[in-house]
Amino acid sequence: MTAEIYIISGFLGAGKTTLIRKLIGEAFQNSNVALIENDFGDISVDAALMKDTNIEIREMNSGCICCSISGDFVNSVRDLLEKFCPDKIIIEPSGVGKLSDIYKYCLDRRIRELAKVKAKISVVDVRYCKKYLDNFGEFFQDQIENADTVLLSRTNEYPDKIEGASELINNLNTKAPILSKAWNDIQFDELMPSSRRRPDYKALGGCRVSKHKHEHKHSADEIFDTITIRTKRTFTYEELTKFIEEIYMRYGEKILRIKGILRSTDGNLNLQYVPGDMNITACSTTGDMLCIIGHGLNRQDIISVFNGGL
Ligand SMILES: Nc1nc2c(ncn2[C@@H]2O[C@H](COP(=O)(O)OP(=O)(O)OP(=O)(O)O)[C@@H](O)[C@H]2O)c(=O)[nH]1
Repeated sequence: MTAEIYIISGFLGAGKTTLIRKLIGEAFQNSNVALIENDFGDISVDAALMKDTNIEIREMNSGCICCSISGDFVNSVRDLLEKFCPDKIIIEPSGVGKLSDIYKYCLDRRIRELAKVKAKISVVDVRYCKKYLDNFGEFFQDQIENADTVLLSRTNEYPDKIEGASELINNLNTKAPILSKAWNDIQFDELMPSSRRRPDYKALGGCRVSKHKHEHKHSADEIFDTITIRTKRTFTYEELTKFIEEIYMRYGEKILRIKGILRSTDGNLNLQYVPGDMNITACSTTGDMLCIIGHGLNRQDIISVFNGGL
């Protein structure tokens, strides 16, 4: 049986993992699901956090699928298909991955023999659509142009941003439905490509190939910095908050994403930061990892704030 591949794309912190959890817990509840996590950095915080779902997970770190590890990616998917025989494979590319590239690798014969891309979904945070398009267009634009469906996040909190974001997205992709309603109200079928709305879709065997450039102008690691910290120290909530506040003071919105699992005296803490939002919650996964992604970051400075400032 041919396995279905679902690519869940979107910029850093847009809500990809949140959507994947929803799919695993709801629509895919009775399926044999495997997940490929590709974090941009040396560690996969997402893969560690997703272990509580008990599905088969493969991590692909140290770069993004589309830049440095494409061969590994094809081998890894093939291996997963042969050994685990999943009904569904969910791929979460790094937030700075290009959807067109990941899709292209999924068309490799070794994958195509056993699996077919069913949907390419891009999640877009309504708050930052314009900003990320202006500043990181090469990556962000590709994720929108190549999506079958665009799912907006944070629409409940920022309803006034929906119209502007939808207009920008529609300028880039006139075919993908743009979903802006609360995620709890979205039916699985709405996320799937609609052949009726895509005349070119069927003609290409169910998959729309982007006609534009596949060559890289820039690789993600030329544009984005990633800093990985491993530590077995224990922290308090206040210490982690202080760290975030301090590096925000120094780097502002040059910090695009922080995520990690760290030990505290009461258990483990899951730290999630996207510009404008910080969440520190208790979690069951034991961790000792923190990943900071941005641009124009000074690695030594950030590490010294982390070590010295706490
Ligand atoms: N309030 C709110 N928070 C959200 C929403 N979507 C995601 N989040 C939170 O934003 C943070 C990042 O969400 P993720 O789902 O991890 O985002 P991601 O796209 O997987 O992030 P990366 O893998 O780092 O690129 C988490 O703390 C989520 O709980 C939303 O619609 N509303």
